[in-house]
Amino acid sequence: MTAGLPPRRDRAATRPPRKRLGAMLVIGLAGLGLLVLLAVVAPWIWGDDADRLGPEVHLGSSGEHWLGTDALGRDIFARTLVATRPTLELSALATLIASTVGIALGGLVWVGGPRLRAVGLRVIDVMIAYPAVILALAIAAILDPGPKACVIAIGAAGSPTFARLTANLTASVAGRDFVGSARLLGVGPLRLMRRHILPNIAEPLLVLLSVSYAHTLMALSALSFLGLGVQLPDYDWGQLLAVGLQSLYTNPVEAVGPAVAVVLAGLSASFVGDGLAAAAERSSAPAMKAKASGAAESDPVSAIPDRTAGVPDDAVLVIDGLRVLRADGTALVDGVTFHVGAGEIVGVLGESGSGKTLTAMAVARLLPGGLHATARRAVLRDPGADELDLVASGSESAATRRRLATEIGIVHQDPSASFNPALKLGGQLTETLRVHMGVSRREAARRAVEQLEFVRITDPKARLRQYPHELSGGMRGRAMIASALLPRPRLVIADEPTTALDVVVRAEVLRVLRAANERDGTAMLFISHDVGVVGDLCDRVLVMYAGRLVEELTTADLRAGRAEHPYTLALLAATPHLDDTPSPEDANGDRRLAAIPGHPPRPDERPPGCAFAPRCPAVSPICHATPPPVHAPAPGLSVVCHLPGRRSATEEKPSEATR
Ligand SMILES: Nc1ncnc2c1ncn2[C@@H]1O[C@H](COP(=O)(O)OP(=O)(O)OP(=O)(O)O)[C@@H](O)[C@H]1O
Repeated sequence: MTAGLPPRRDRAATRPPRKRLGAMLVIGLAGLGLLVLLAVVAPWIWGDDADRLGPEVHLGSSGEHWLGTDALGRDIFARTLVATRPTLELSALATLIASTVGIALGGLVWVGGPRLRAVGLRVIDVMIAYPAVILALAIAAILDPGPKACVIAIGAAGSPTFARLTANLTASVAGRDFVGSARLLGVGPLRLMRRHILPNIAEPLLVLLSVSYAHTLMALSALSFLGLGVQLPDYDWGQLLAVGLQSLYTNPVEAVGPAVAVVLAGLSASFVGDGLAAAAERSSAPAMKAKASGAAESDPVSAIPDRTAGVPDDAVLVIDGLRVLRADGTALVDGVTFHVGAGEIVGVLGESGSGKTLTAMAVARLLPGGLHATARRAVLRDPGADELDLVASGSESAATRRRLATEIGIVHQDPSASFNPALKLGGQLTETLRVHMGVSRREAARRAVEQLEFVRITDPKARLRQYPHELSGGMRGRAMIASALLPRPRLVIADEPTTALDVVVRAEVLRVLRAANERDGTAMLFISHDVGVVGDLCDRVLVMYAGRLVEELTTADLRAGRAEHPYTLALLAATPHLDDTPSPEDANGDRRLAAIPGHPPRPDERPPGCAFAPRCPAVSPICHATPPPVHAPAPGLSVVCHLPGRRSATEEKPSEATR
């Protein structure tokens, strides 16, 4: 049994070069193939020789008996060959038990929710820490000696290794965009595991399977050797070895056959494992390229002023006092209030780490584990149905999952990570329609083709039969938008969908989003750190800093530089424009962009006053001492600042807001 694969870096340091690994894989496969062939044919060819008693007992090696005879004059070479079948069969069975139990356990820990995860991972850790052979010995000793007990014992003792690896691998896949999308689509935990996670973690599990087979074979032979496994008159290699070792000093050749067989079979399986690991590592490089609790603190939402009065009746999304909290109570998003009207595109701007993504993920109920959201009010409105509560505690009902899946569409930053690489595009695009809207497979495919045409993907019928990696980057981006739009959602959340794209593809993605907004009147929340893109696409802009909303303004005001918060002004000053005239004092003839000095504070180190104060060019003493007030002349327009509109510390504070 194995204590698991060593960490990747250590393996790389100790592993032979690639060419040798390729040769090892071939040798290992050839060895295992030969053993399987032997297991099939040996009982027919050598079965009689293996059981035939003879007068010449404990014979040494001879032309007639290559590996001598045992105490009853039976040919040990024939017995070793015949023992191949039970040995391989029992090892396969024990490996099957270990892998099935382990993978199920490791997967359940991840799909079963945070509490089960915390307990499950601890249990797996404890089981791993206990030496597997000792565990197998204990189980085998408790059960009646025999092959059945051995297989169960070794299977059970090997399962924690599979569970740990599955849990670790699932953790790395569970955060990928396509899993988040599947969760939003309401895919249940078991289906999530089977369809979206297991196909993407199969390679390392396969490697572990072959390594584990080698260890299982050794462990089974060891238990038979100790008299706990296969019982006479049946025999496997371990049994033969135990009998052979009794004559070690008088006729040592008796032990050679089974000993060599155990070692050769173990080596072959290990070679296969190492070869597969090397192949997996080689193929994982392009695949990666192609990719994607309760709070300790009391909830101060009630302390945040209510600003939803006057929000238009047709607002699709209404968020009031949204907070996203870590388990230790630190607010990563702190009291964010905004709304998105029907047919409106609202941009969310801010530096990296300002809380844009967490705000969006909280709206979609897709926060990563360990975080949770609270709000005075966070609802998706639908004139024909009840408001959908987006921060309701407790488990989601099937109806809630269906509404989340069909009423919110998500466009992620990385199109490669948004699709499951192991599934064809057609199944992924039509999943929501079929699972949640009861649309037939044929009709769902027709709508998918229509939507792909809408986003200008050529030959849409053929695309449905392709895998995501067969599409170009730009096409994947548009296919992702098509996927988000297919159920005709009321709200689309686009999380930096243009960040990784070149200008041509970016323009195409923006055009498609705008077209969808105009065609369906879909409300959109568009997250970006690019002032230019937000200015081009959006109607209104939310500016976030250090997890808080600092300004809401119209795009027209943003484009005209009529922002009032010094942070928004600083973002504008740091944004290049194509029509900028070079500054005469700049030797290179380039316009100097005003970098914002310093860094945003960490969420757990926000100052008591304004979080932007340490970097603000217009700062005054009150900014450090007192939280800034909200100036909100109308719903959808606000600035959170002591001195709105002031551009530098020496400038006079305007007598009234410019709006
Ligand atoms: N799963 C998490 N657990 C703990 N902290 C997190 C988690 N995800 C994000 N954070 C923290 O929350 C803050 C806001 O992160 P968020 O990803 O929302 O920022 P962002 O504005 O979207 O940044 P970017 O533009 O880089 O994506 C950051 O300080 C970040 O480190």
